[in-house]
Order: sequence, then structure tokens, then C-alpha cells
Amino acid sequence: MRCLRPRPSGPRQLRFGRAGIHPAGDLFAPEPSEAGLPDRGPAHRRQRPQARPDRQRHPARGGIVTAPAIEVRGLTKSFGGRRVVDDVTLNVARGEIAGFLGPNGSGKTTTIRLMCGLLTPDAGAGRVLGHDIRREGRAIKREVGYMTQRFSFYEDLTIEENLRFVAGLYDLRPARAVVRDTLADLGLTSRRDQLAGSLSGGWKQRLALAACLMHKPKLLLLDEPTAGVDPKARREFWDEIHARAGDGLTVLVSTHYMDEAERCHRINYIAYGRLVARGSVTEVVRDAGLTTLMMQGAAVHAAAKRLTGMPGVEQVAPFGNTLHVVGSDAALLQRSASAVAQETGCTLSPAETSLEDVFIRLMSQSQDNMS
Ligand SMILES: Nc1ncnc2c1ncn2[C@@H]1O[C@H](COP(=O)(O)OP(=O)(O)OP(=O)(O)O)[C@@H](O)[C@H]1O
Repeated sequence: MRCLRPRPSGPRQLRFGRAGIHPAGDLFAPEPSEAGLPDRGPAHRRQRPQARPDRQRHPARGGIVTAPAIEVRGLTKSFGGRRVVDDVTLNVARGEIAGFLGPNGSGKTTTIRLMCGLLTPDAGAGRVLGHDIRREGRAIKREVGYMTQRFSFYEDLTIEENLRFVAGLYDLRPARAVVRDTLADLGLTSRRDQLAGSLSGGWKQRLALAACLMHKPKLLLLDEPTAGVDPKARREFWDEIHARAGDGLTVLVSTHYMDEAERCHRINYIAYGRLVARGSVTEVVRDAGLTTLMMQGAAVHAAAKRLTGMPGVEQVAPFGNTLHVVGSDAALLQRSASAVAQETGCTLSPAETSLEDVFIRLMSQSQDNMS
């Protein structure tokens, strides 16, 4: 993780990292409605409904139910004429841990930024925590904790000083007590005087998590939070996320790690701007309709060479001393793999299709769509 220093120019103009505006630093910017649209007067303002935006009447039972944390449809965004988010529809239920996966540059960060009001979509609409993503970005930012991909804190301030700074951005009072409680909550108290720049990846990540939990958000948007973090710290991080989801927090987390995808309640896979798969891991694997065979023996290396490009063979991947051979036409795959197994003296057996096999398939299909 790398720290890019914000310009010390006050909360309104704070810019952090590659991504641009620090989520908290943009809290006080006017809503598009406040900035541009005509004010229809105090009478109109008085008529605004007072109902909780995250509650709505159940159409059948007439009772109050909680709306999804995220419900966006048709989100589209282009940069320089290139469509990087293309008609994305996403629903995330309250208390759900939703995984957001996809190759580099496929539009995950852009989608996250559209949903928390940091970017305006070219097309599409939706609500996050009951707030309109186009008109109520400020309300969304107040209720969302957004952990950006890169470490976005002052390296020459201590953990406590960084948290005091963030407490100030959110106007959390009494700041001293809020920071003290957050330090204790995230197990940071003993390190509170340590400079952020001297922390290991795991502790930096913990500081970042503390900063985005301090204002008690209802939704966490985590953009590759565990990149460069060791397995133990990753495990602890996920335990923490699950504990908080158990208390009702909703989490949308982008990741490239398959084991992390498997720790999500549901996953959403985006490729080149388009959402191409969603559901539980079991559903996504089942819906892909792939067959996987495992080849074992002294000659797997030769077998791999031979299998590449054969009819029905879509993927050949070595796993230690074995070979995973994957395809969508089970009969054709079996025929090719059996022939090579016989030729090379390897054994062939059925294997579970992994999420990685599925993602590689989805990625190659999407590339085909783009060309
Ligand atoms: N502000 C911007 N101006 C121009 N292009 C941008 C901007 N933000 C993102 N892009 C481009 O949009 C595409 C999608 O980027 P995005 O960061 O959303 O992808 P991602 O899926 O999060 O990638 P990664 O997994 O590498 O973080 C990339 O090609 C990126 O270069």
C-alpha cells in the first residue's frame, strides 16, 4: 500500500490517492440539487416526506420492510468515450457480504464510486441505503464507510492523529472519546502513538478500517482491502467483517482473491464493464456449466502440452502434481482428455469445478464479446 499525501487545503478540497476525493473530504460539497436546480421555496421544502428513506411499505402485507442496502440499475459510465461501466444492475441485501470481482480495469472501483455519489452516472439510477445516488450523495457519504484501494492517510501522523483528523471531517463529537472507543474497538490502542508510515500492511489496513467504521456507517464499501496483506491479517480482517455483518452491517467488497470470494454471501462478477455473473458461489459455479477433469501422473507436463487446443478443452491448469482440464462440452472434453491420458499413461478422474475456473471462462467470454 502506498500513501499519497492529501493537499492540506481544508476538508472541501481534500484529495487523496489516485482515486481523487477522500470519501469523508467530500462530505460537505453541495448536492447537485442544492448546487444547480432551482429552489422551489420553503413550502415545497416543508412538503418533503419525513419517512425513513431506508424503510418502505411491503406491497402485499402493507407492513414496513427494510429496503435493500444497494439497489442500482443500468449504471453506465464512460471516460473519454470509452464505456467502463456498462448497464450494471446490482442488488445487495441488508447485512449481506457481497463480493465484487473481475479482472483489472473492469470497472469495480468506478461502480463503487458511482454508488457512493463520488461520480455521477451517464445513465442508470438507483438507491443506496434508501438515498438516490444522483441527488443524495451527501446523505450516502454520511452513512457509508468507503475504504479506497490505496492507503490514504498521513504517514507522518500517528494512528490516533489520523483518526482525530477523520473524526473532524465527519464532525464526530466528542472527538477524543470517539477516537478512543474506535482505537479500542479495532485493537489499535496499544499502537495509537505509532506513525502510520511505519505500520505493516496489516496494521495500515486496520487503521483504514477503523477510519471508515468510526462514524458507524450502515454500509461498508471496501475496494481490494486486503491487497498486499499477509494471510493471517487477511483471516483476521475477514473475521472482523463477518462479525460486523452479523450485527447488521452491509458490506460490498472488491477482491481478486478466490478464497475471499468464497467467504462472501453472494458474489457479483464484472468483466469489461458488464456484470456477467451473480449469486452464491455454488450458484455461480453451477450456472457456468463447466466440467472439470483431473489428470495425474509422471507425464502431466507432456499431457498439458498435448491437451492445449484439443476439441472441448478450454482450460488446462497445473495444480501441484495434477492437471485441471476444463471445458463446457462434457462429452468432447472427456473424449480428448481420455485420449491424452491413454497416450501419456496418466490417470483421469472427475474433479470439482473451482470458482477460478469459472472466472477465467467468464473473462475469456467477455473479451470475445468486446472484440
Ligand atoms: N477518472 C478516470 N478517468 C479516465 N479513466 C478512468 C478513470 N477512472 C477509471 N478509469 C478507467 O476505467 C477503467 C475501469 O477502472 P476501474 O478502476 O473502475 O477498474 P477496476 O475493476 O477497479 O480495476 P482494478 O481491479 O485494477 O482496481 C480503467 O480502464 C481505468 O483506467
